[in-house]
Amino acid sequence: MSKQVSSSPTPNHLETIVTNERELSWRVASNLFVSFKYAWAGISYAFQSQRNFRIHVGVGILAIGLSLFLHLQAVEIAVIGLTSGLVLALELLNTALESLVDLTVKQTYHDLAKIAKDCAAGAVLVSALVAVLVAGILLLPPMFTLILSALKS
Ligand SMILES: Nc1ncnc2c1ncn2[C@@H]1O[C@H](COP(=O)(O)OP(=O)(O)OP(=O)(O)O)[C@@H](O)[C@H]1O
Repeated sequence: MSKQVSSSPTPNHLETIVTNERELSWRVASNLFVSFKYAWAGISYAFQSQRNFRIHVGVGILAIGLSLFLHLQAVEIAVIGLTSGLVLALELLNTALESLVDLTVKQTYHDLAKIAKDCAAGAVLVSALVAVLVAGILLLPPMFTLILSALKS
């Protein structure tokens, strides 16, 4: 069975795509403020519709709150913030990809749709496990010290 292969775009063709690409968009943000508004709408949608996103937000706030309470060094708080932020960003991308897959295949089963969704979910899981590991390494020792000193006094 022969595969259909599309030819490589010529420089002229590329130029046409670059020039006209945005014409395919239903709407283009007119300025930075409007861009932020749409970005916030995406975050708000993910928060309302994705239970995992709400859990990650809660755990992230808890981890940063604990690191402030335990007086961790600035760089340690930054690392916890970065790993928590990465989980949230990947969860947003996972939500975007889920929507795109659903838009493309609707309610039909497709092996490639499964691969796309499973890999996106896997990316979130990997980042969440790393975030938990990092938070554990940085938060548990000072927490134990605090608990031990409270028990002694
Ligand atoms: N159209 C499809 N074709 C094949 N498999 C699908 C399709 N839609 C969903 N699946 C399978 O069902 C699983 C769950 O789908 P869903 O849309 O809830 O994604 P999800 O990543 O688990 O969602 P969430 O991140 O919200 O938990 C996917 O990981 C995939 O294995």
